[in-house]
Amino acid sequence: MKTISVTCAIIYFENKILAVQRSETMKLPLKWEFPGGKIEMGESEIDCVKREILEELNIHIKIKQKLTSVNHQYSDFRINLIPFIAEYISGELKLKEHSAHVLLDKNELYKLNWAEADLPILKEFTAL
Ligand SMILES: Nc1nc2c([nH]c(=O)n2[C@H]2C[C@H](O)[C@@H](COP(=O)(O)OP(=O)(O)OP(=O)(O)O)O2)c(=O)[nH]1
Repeated sequence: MKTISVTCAIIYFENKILAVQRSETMKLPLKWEFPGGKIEMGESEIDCVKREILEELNIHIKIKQKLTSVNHQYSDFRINLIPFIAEYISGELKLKEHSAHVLLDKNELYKLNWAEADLPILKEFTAL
């Protein structure tokens, strides 16, 4: 089965963390995730995550730290999800694809209905 490589960013806005909700028409509808997307041919992981955040949210970020990648099997595809901790730099946040966003304290993140592949990332992140 096909494996897709996807980067995502855990973005700090001061002390809060951004989570975004997938829309009804996307794959994994209405699940919460860290924004990001698929790596393009020849693109580095960091270029990918910065590009996706600019495309999806209209903001610039600074990458601080890489966390452990997750391999997860969904029913119809396999994902290699590559997480980064980042910090908001500039731009006005505008949701281009997602249906909602929240800014939460780190210890509130677990309350959302996350995409399954994100659960090990949340576990690692909240233990930091
Ligand atoms: N960006 C992001 N994607 C995630 C996370 N967790 C998770 O399982 N995914 C999945 C959802 C998508 O299937 C895939 C990301 O691909 P994408 O958002 O660029 O594109 P997509 O597959 O939704 O594209 P489309 O075919 O629906 O247009 O990774 C996450 O935390 N962030």
